[in-house]
Amino acid sequence: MSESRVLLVDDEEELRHSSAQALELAGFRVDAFASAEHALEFIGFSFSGVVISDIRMPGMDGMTFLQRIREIDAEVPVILVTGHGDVQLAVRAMREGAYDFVEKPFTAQTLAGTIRRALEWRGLVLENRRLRAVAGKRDDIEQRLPGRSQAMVDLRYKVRAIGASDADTLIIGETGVGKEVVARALHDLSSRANSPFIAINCAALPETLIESELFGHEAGAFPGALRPRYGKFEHGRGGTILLDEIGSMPFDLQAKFLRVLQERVITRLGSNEVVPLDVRFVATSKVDLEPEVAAGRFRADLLYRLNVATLRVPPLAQRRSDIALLFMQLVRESAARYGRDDVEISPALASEIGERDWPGNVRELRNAAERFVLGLEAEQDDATSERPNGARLADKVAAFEKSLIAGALAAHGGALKPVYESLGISRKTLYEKMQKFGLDKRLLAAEAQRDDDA
Ligand SMILES: Nc1ncnc2c1ncn2[C@@H]1O[C@H](COP(=O)(O)OP(=O)(O)OP(=O)(O)O)[C@@H](O)[C@H]1O
Repeated sequence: MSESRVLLVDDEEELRHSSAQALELAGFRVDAFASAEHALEFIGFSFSGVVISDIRMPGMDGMTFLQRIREIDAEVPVILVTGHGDVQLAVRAMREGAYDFVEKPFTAQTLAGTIRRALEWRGLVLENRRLRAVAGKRDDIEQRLPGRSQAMVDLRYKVRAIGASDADTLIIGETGVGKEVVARALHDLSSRANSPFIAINCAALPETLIESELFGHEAGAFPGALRPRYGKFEHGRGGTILLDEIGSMPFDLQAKFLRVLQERVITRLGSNEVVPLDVRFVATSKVDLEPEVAAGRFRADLLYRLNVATLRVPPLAQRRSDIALLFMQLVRESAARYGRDDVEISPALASEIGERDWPGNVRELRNAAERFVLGLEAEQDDATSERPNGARLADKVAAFEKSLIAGALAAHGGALKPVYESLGISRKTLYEKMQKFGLDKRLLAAEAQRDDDA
């Protein structure tokens, strides 16, 4: 049973048949079981489907079934079917790790939508596990640069192709997208993999020292140069030199660097000797360099020379579909680092993470993953709460939301349907909010009744 299947458990024969039929019509492959015990045999670590089970059943009930499944694999999506208005049980099910619940009577449409989301989530989980399994291979580019978006598929293809060549390469991408990760991958895929990889941050080198840092010097080349010294370029012999933030290289130095690129020789400061240099250069930039050329800050000839092989690393904003997967991977890495094996990511958190903006890209996402593993980031945290003033706004919005929902619940005597319909939210959202705000519909209805009586 490796395909995406719906495993349906219900002791009531008629309901089981009609649900199975409706779901098959909706395009799912359905296996229906009269008992949880029987269904359990089909659930394993690579089960790629979703489980739907009635909560109240003779023999093993839905809650126990849920627990058993979670003992086998805590990331199998389980959708529980609750009786009409059975809020407490539904809330408990969610708390104990159910993926979602549907309330009787439900339409096939509602159920199908929930199933589709659950299947997608399970797909992500299995994909993430598969990626981890391929880790350790030499060509682990999928692990280093994960993502199913077309942009990442293209990038990995180019990294492999350019990596195997010996071409100097320019990598463009916003801050924190993983330009250095790409540069290292290029190095590791090349015939230079066993030689040095030297990273030089052009923006961090003091202008007065930059030449001697890169090219080295002879004794007496300048005051204070007591001994001859190899520069970073020579340290990288046979390997790859990463020039981070090439756009920050002082203009005068750019001409000298162009000569190195073209002629593959260097001259140490204070020397006339020309030394051959066998290295591959990889440069990065956060911004396109054409405008820098137009502004007179970057040499056009250097750009043409560097532009031979260019890789663009897409920002997260252009590959939103990858964010949840990447976050899961980063959480796992971080959990392993901190020796935590109890960290779990809920589907709700994964989708919320995918919707947030990440201007700091993977670096920011990685920090969030660390905070999450260390318990510093609560699941329900509003994205805005990290910004100044945002927290107050979020609090106010939440308080307003709570009062609206409480008011509507009281007004409708505790009936939920008119509440979520009048508020224009889904039933599930209403339950989540009620749980979040600690709202009990019966208490609210009773309170309203008391007010009316008074
Ligand atoms: N695909 C990825 N998988 C895991 N971690 C990643 C990935 N891409 C980047 N990172 C991590 O994100 C952080 C930033 O990556 P990196 O330094 O390569 O970005 P950059 O584009 O060079 O950033 P900057 O322009 O600010 O120097 C690092 O901690 C890196 O390990």
